[in-house]
Amino acid sequence: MATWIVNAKRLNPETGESELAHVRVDNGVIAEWRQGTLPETAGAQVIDAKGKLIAPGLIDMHVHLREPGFEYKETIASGTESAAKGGFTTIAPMPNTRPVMDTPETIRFVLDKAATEGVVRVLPYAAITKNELGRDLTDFPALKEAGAIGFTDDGVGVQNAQMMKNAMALAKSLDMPIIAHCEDDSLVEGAAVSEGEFSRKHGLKGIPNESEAIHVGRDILLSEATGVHYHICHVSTEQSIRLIRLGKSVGVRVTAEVCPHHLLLSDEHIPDSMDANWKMNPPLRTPKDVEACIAALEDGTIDMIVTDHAPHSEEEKARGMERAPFGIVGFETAFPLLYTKFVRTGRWSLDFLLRRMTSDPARVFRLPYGNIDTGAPADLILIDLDNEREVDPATFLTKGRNTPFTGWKLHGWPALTMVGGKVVWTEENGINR
Ligand SMILES: NC(=O)N[C@@H](CC(=O)O)C(=O)O
Ligand SMILES: [Zn+2]
Ligand SMILES: [Zn+2]
Repeated sequence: MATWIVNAKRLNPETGESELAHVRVDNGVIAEWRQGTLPETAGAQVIDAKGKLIAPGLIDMHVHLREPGFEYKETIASGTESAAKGGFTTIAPMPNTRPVMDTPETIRFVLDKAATEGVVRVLPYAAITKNELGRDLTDFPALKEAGAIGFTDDGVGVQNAQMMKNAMALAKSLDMPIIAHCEDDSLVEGAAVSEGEFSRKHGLKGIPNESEAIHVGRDILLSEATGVHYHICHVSTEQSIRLIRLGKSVGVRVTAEVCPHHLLLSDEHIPDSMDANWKMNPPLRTPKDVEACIAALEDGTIDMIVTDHAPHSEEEKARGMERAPFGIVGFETAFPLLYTKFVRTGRWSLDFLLRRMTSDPARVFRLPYGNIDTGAPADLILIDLDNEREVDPATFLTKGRNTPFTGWKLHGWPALTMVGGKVVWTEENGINR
């Protein structure tokens, strides 16, 4: 059966204004757009989108679904439900599961689970090295064949430059990207927060900015040498950005992502209680780094926004700043946070924010999603731009409650999520399998 979504507000990127529009979805694709008077809808399912913005489903190229192995933190079912509620229709999970997604069997396991229990599209990455230990490369051709979309050891950096160079050369020969968590272990030594005023005040060891930027610089050179598409995870420092800008300016195939928390929070925001919901990797840096990240996203040095959704249990996060694991959840707050803090304040256009969460990741990773033009897969969302609501972790669909944004009053909450023509979540009725 076809579906008509009527009376939606569709953004005209040229004028920045939204126009009343109706769209017919048929066979999982966008079949037709209409403006003006209501179309004939007999025989179709009708969704009245009155007052809501219609936009492409959001794409998140960096997430943690925790399955297999850490089902107490998240499952493919709970993680994709959380994604749907946040307006994400395509997500790319990282391989730091247990076992690590380093064999074709684990990639197939994730894809099968996602097909049977997931509610959004799941495009898994495979590990660069076996068990993410940095010692032996995984079987890249077999992992590609099984359905992996790229290679990464996210959670840790690849410490050995020759290992990374070999991985890049192999990935290049398969036309696959390398996605890198940039962190030099020799400069970090078990620290939990960024090196700076906050770490000194609390007598904590600090993570210096160079620990990230050294890998960024090294890998840009290795990408230049091998020709591989090299994508940098969760950029957080001014120094990294300087190097990415330089790499792009000389034609290296380097792309990058940034998380909402690195655009909104610095170490100055961390409460003195040292609540571990403020602990993530990379850590919150200085206000100067935050401003550099924003400017880099604006000028295209950073290509896209990702959440790095990283759920952990309440028990784990209660261990305190030094002992708790790194990571915060992201799906259900990302869009409202950025819409409220950057679009409603007038710094960004709505079109710009949407592009960095839809068509830009689609372009960089060559995905057929991220737009709602006629003929495109019907991955779309309706967003309520007008009603303010408070962030309340008790309402999350993720198993994680680990967010520093509790109590923030935000606008821009998703109201409906459709994947491939199927409504998978609505504000009113929740998840629809
Ligand atoms: N970002 C985090 O703080 N944590 C991630 C790992 C990672 O993304 O490096 C996790 O797996 O929990
Ligand atoms: Zn990482
Ligand atoms: Zn991550």
